[in-house]
Amino acid sequence: MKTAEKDILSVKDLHVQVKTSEGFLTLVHDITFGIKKGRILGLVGESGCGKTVTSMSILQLHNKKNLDVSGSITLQGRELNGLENKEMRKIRGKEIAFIMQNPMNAFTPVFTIGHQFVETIKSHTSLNKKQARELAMNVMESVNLQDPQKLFKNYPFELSGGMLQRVMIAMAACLQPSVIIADEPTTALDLHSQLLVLRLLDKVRSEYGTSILLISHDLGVISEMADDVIVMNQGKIVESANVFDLFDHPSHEYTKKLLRNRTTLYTEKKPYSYSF
Ligand SMILES: Nc1ncnc2c1ncn2[C@@H]1O[C@H](COP(=O)(O)OP(=O)(O)OP(=O)(O)O)[C@@H](O)[C@H]1O
Repeated sequence: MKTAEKDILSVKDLHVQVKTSEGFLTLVHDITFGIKKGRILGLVGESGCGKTVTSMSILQLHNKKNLDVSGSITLQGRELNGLENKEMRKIRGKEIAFIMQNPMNAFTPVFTIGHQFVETIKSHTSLNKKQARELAMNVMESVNLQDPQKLFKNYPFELSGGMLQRVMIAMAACLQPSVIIADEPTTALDLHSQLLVLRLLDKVRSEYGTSILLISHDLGVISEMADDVIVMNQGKIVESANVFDLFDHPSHEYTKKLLRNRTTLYTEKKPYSYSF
């Protein structure tokens, strides 16, 4: 008998509250979802619905002074909620990578891309400098980043936002994380760079079997990339479905409204397709 495949990342009954002078205010509640190996789960919803609060809670990067996170967040069966900072630091980057909206924030301006690749790899593995450099080159080649030798010598300010985002994803891929959380990874980019970044994320997923939580307010990105989708509104999941069902037969009124209001995805002739 075939056993059901387990979720790599599982979130159960996630509840996040902020302390205010008048008591606790709930930011997200009853969030439950799972991602299987090599799948992309799209998390979609309008600004302020709780997407970033959810991802920061998974990464345990929420402000612990004023936010209370309850519920269970497991990565390959290991509970992350409440784990000590020291332990979480080992997991972030190595086992869960985080790709943010503005890649410039992820780089130190005074060091070359090569230096930052090598240091990131060395800090999470026992590889020496030469081996780390070799790994970085191999990964950059395998994900089709052109001219890695030249990229290695560049400083972050010498690269476009789109190229930096692709370098960031390649750097994350070097450590073969089981999960990548990509929070609006293409929002700040022009259309051409968006396509290259999305193609790269897809390549990393297929090459390494990485599971991806893709957070976006852009339904075009979600429809092209995700296998499954959860829709959030006012801190709650209102709909959760396979991507085809969600787009063809949305069941919740809020999802229908989002689909009706999407503006950026359609050319005059036909829906925009990213065609990988
Ligand atoms: N540390 C905090 N203290 C108080 N309120 C917060 C805190 N962090 C987030 N919020 C509130 O929680 C709600 C959800 O915010 P969140 O940043 O998760 O939304 P989002 O869906 O990611 O929006 P966007 O797409 O604009 O980034 C918002 O109303 C926000 O103001």
